Amino acid sequence: MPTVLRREATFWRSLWHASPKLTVACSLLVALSAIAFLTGILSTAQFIAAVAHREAADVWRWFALTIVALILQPIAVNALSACSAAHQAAVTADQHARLAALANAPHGIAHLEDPARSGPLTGLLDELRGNFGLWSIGEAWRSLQVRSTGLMSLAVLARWSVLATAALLVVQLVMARTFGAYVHQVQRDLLELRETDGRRAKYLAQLLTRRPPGKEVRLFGLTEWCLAQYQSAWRTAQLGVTARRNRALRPVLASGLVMIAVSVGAAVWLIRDAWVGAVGTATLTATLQALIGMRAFGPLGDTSTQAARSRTYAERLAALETAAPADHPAAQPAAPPAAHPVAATPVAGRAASIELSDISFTYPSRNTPVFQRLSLTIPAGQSVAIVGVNGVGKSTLIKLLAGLYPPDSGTVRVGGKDPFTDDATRRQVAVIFQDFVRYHLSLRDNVLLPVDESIATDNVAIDRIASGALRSAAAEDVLHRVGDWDVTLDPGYSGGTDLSGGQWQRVALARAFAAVAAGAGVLVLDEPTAALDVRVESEIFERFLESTRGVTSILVSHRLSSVRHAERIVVLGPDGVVEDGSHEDLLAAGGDYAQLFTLQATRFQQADATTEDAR
Ligand SMILES: Nc1ncnc2c1ncn2[C@@H]1O[C@H](COP(=O)(O)OP(=O)(O)OP(=O)(O)O)[C@@H](O)[C@H]1O
Repeated sequence: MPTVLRREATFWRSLWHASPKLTVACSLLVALSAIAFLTGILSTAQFIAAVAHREAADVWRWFALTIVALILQPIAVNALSACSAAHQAAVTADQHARLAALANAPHGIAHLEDPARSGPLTGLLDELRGNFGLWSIGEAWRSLQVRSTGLMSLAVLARWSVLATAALLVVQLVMARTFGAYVHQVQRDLLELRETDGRRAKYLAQLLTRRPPGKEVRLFGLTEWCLAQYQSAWRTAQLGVTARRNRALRPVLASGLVMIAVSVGAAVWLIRDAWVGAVGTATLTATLQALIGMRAFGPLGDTSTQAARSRTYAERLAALETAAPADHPAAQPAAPPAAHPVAATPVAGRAASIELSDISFTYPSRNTPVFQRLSLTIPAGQSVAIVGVNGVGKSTLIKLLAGLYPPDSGTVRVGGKDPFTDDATRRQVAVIFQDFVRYHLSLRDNVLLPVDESIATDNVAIDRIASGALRSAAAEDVLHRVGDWDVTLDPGYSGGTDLSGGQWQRVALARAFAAVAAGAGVLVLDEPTAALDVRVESEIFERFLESTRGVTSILVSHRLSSVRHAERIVVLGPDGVVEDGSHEDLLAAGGDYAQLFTLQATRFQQADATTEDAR
């Protein structure tokens, strides 16, 4: 199938997919507008002819029909604009859902590290969030409506001269084709810009305008640097764009000139026919109107641009879906949206066992494996700490057991099931990573996001979970400081506020504890106390056993004073597990752990002694 037709088919499929009813309704309104337009041309012509020939009965008949057509056409056009606005909303929602399905693969996050996928996804999402998501479908319908009046004009012209009509049709089609190719080129450039160099430029612009990076940019005096980088990225992004556009514009100009010449020729020919009496008044009037109506095939300014844009977008989105792996949700029939992450009924004591057998893993962007044939078994309910030097793979291990990446080989099992392929199993693992998310939502949402809505509607249960979670995270004072559960944790919002680093960390911890209270069977805390002072840290660990009773807990930390609370300590080295046992066992063994622990303890003792001396 030729590319243009394939693009059209994809576009119409996407409209239908969003709302069959609105697609039919808009099509009927386009047809109604076209019929009203045709009726208007023909009845006006007959009306003028009747007036010229003084045929009183016909004058009134054609006059009435002309009035009906004149009223009907704007009604159809306005109804189409209302209907297409509803269709626009449906298509935008549908495209958002399709993009979300592409981005939110249930099977991990590896695809988001694949530039071939993350670039187009970012570009399309940007496009959808811009004016495109507000206007393009409405404009596509508007363009179709205008073109349909062009078709009616063609039909009227054909009654006068098939030859002139064929000539006009050919030049109009050539014009539409060349203009379409030009707009398509512009749109493709725009989309590609959003996906590649333009994306980098946008990031640099955001460094200047967003609050969190804004702090460093100002403190390090990076404004000039960011601007220069932004300009250079933008210039790189624009390379070739102008040349490509100029190339695509030349045929448009040439076909435009030919079209003007053919139209003028047809008009002269028509007048000659009228002069020699070959056509009557009615035909002359109708044909002249039709000749003017042929401009409907020409460029329609922003309407044409948006119409072409909607096709480019639909084509790109469909191509991404086609390229999605077979087990990806975008390649599957749409499933009902998942509810909140954890189970409907809060259940304590769902501890799940963990088994990593012979796993090897390499990040998609790297060649060197992080793990080779690593095995580790954690019985249900055990409390384990994982330690090891920077970059040895502690967080990676957590990502594997949380099902965010599949291992290259070997198996990961949580409660006997694979968290990478089994959604329910993945939701059993409550993880707070070092780079936890600071949701710019209310304190309540920040804590209760992992809790199922069926619990969230029960106020008693929700209060119990929220307060318990804050207590476990030693974060009661955060609520006190913020003043209300519903305050937005972003000072950019009215009544909003910000938290300190340690307060944010405790809110994130409370979120993990809330997930456990709501039924998660595994709790994983990756450097949970890095931002906390010693007093709060010890408070959390005093409550830790109580908070994690009935779940399997994994703690990743460099602070060995925290780690010693765990029943079992696993030391990771470059070749896998190098030590495994209780704090006392490992101290007695005198290996890496014992050395590190002694070093940290000595530092603390020295620091204490210095403080004493200073007093
Ligand atoms: N998304 C990624 N893509 C490529 N490499 C990565 C990615 N994330 C981490 N790495 C690399 O994988 C290795 C293990 O990283 P990981 O974050 O698991 O280490 P870690 O033991 O948790 O370190 P730390 O103690 O510093 O937190 C490191 O060499 C790191 O640079």
